[in-house]
Amino acid sequence: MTDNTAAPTVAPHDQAQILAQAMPYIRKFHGKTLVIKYGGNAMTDPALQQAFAEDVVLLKLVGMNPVVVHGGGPQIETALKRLGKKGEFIQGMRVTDAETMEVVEWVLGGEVQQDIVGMINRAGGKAVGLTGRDGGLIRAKKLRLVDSQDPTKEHDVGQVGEIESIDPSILTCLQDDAFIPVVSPIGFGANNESYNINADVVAAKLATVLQAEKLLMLTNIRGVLDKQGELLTELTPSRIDELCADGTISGGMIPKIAGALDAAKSGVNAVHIIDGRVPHAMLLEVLSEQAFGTMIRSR
Ligand SMILES: Nc1ncnc2c1ncn2[C@@H]1O[C@H](COP(=O)(O)OP(=O)(O)O)[C@@H](O)[C@H]1O
Ligand SMILES: CC(=O)N[C@@H](CCC(=O)OP(=O)(O)O)C(=O)O
Repeated sequence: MTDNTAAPTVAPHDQAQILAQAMPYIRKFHGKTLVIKYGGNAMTDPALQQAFAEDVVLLKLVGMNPVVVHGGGPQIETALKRLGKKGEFIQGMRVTDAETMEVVEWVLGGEVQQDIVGMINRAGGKAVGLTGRDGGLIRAKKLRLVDSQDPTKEHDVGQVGEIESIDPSILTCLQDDAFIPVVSPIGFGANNESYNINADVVAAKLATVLQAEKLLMLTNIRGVLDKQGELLTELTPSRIDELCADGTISGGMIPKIAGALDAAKSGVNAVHIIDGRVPHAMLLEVLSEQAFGTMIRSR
């Protein structure tokens, strides 16, 4: 008969110490909300996906309230390609015509979300997938995207949404009943129209409204890098302004850093951009003193 029990990779004494070291963090964050942004680029490897799902379940089991907000940029891109379309981005926002909006809703609200829900459930959690429509969660309007260099100029990015308001009651109900909400970044407007919202923006706003203890943004890079490619472990608002102005921060990092900064300034205690390619990075970030990626400071 084969023994399915995985052999420990560390000595029992070291293992016991590691577990004991997690206790103060479990106590500190018990009952606290953690908003986790799971970026489309971080969810491409099945082994990493499984490690992510296990981390979410473990955090829930030790008494924290994880809320997952997922992206899916690369997955939308693949679906568009099949239709012969190529995505266009302005300042990190996908230009969203009516056909693209249909694809976004289909990919985010369908395939991507169901994969994450399935993984968490297989890992022993009770995940529930929601879009911003469910329970009236995310009310949005058309985004007016001001040019980053010339504030008198605006870009028309189609059905990209700006969040007007969030009604978190559906999330609190789910949390109270031990479910783990998995939110896709789609909002609804005054005439019931759909909006494509950048997932970083949604995660940051939810973290603020829920007054989360932490906002963790898992992406496909070590954190924010400087011009030389060195990791910046901490960023202040003035340094962020400089890095945006000189083009060091560009593309998808623009909405991420803007959302992270908004959340930090609005009372979310700890905001981190971390490398989702490192197995269990999230667990180490929450339950150990190891610092990962870039921490965003409010001042
Ligand atoms: N200064 C920077 N430091 C790190 N990444 C940056 C920077 N400027 C732009 N980026 C880009 O931002 C990307 C992360 O944003 P994005 O692709 O939207 O990820 P996600 O899907 O996780 O939201 C990185 O892979 C990198 O290409
Ligand atoms: C307006 C806008 O850009 N929306 C994003 C929504 C998905 C997302 O944010 O995915 P990632 O987190 O993987 O980048 C998009 O259409 O790609």
